[in-house]
Amino acid sequence: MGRVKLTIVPPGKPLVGRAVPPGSKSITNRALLLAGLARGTSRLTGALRSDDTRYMADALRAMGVTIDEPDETTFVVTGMGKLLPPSEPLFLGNAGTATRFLTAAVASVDGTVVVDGDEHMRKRPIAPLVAALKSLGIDVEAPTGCPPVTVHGIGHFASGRVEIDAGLSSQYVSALLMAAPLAPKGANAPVTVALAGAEIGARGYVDLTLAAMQTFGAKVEQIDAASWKVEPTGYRAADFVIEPDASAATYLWAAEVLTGGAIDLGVPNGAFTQPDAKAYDVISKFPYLPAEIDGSQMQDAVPTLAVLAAFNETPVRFTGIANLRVKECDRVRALSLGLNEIREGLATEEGDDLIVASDPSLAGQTLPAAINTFADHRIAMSFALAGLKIGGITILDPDCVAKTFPDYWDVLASLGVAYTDIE
Ligand SMILES: O=C(O)C1=C[C@@H](OP(=O)(O)O)[C@@H](O)[C@H](O)C1
Ligand SMILES: C=C(OP(=O)(O)O)C(=O)O
Repeated sequence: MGRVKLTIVPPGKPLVGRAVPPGSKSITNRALLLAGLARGTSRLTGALRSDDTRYMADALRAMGVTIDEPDETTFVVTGMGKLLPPSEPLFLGNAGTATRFLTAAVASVDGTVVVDGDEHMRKRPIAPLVAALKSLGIDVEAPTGCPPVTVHGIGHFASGRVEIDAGLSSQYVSALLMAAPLAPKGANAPVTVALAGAEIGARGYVDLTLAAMQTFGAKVEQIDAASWKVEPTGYRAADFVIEPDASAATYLWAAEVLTGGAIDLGVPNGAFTQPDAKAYDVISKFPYLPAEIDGSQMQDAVPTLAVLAAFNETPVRFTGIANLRVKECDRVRALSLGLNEIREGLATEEGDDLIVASDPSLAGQTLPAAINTFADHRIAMSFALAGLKIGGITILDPDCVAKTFPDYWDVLASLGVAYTDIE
């Protein structure tokens, strides 16, 4: 069981030191899946070990993949070139990547697979992905439009053209792309994956998917901005070095500018290939963040930017963030509730936009506020930033950070942050 709460003691000085973010969640879960689908042994280094990657690894183990963890950041994955039917439903917690990616991939299992998650995941939509799989002739159902999903696989993925509406989640596109090489070699091959609408969340996640697929031997051709052709090659084992997590890096970048510190992340800002690395340029403008920030291409960085905006010189409107309402929690709501808990009127929701009023005089005040994190790691990690400048900020359910950054509180402590009221 995790702790109930902790209160952050503002350090009252710049945060200075070295703090390397953990491995990328997005890349680790892609690499685990593709290595698990390949025949042979793959070595994944620099990987993230957290709740989300454990759910993915355990699900693959339940389908016959051997995964060793020789040290804190390495997975050694030995696959047989196919997944076997698991004896029980796959339980994937609230890991969106694991849930969406496996829903498509298990269509290649010869047998029935149930993909399920916790009470939060059971509210996160998966109907567009299920509809796309059905359109390929795959026998799949998700009666509530959310997990659990039951997939009756026939031993391989299906060939043909599939359209996907990715307005709610780019993970649906990634899921179809990664399953596509598992189609049978034959008449209808290759698989074409096409976007149904122009709308898609952060495109950069599809680029991460394509890069990982290529590392594991897939052949993908981009036909145009909205469609891809994937050859039925299957996957081959590969060694893969995983870069640090850019979303995790945003908390450290923000902590640096908020406290006027100097934090060495051990990786140059330009070295990230993940979408959230775009947040660096925005964060470095603090306390003169722009009046409008389009969060659509760096969605997981929005909580970080929204809390930072509270200390900005001028108000900030966040646009392009509608799908934050279907993440681990409704993040637009959680951010506005948390900011208003600190100071009434600090945030307003306008449709799906979030407007942060901004009040540089917050810094140095004591404003006791208990932040409901809704079990969402990013709400916990971003509101911790407010606690670097305001006394009395209490984070409820702080150990929900284990989803992607289990050492978060220790990393802040190593930079000089202290906590009280820990229960
Ligand atoms: O593909 C990925 O690795 C991810 C895609 C994004 O989700 P959506 O595609 O659901 O917006 C992001 O929020 C999530 O943390 C990771
Ligand atoms: C949205 C997130 O995760 P996921 O969709 O992978 O559960 C996140 O990590 O912010």
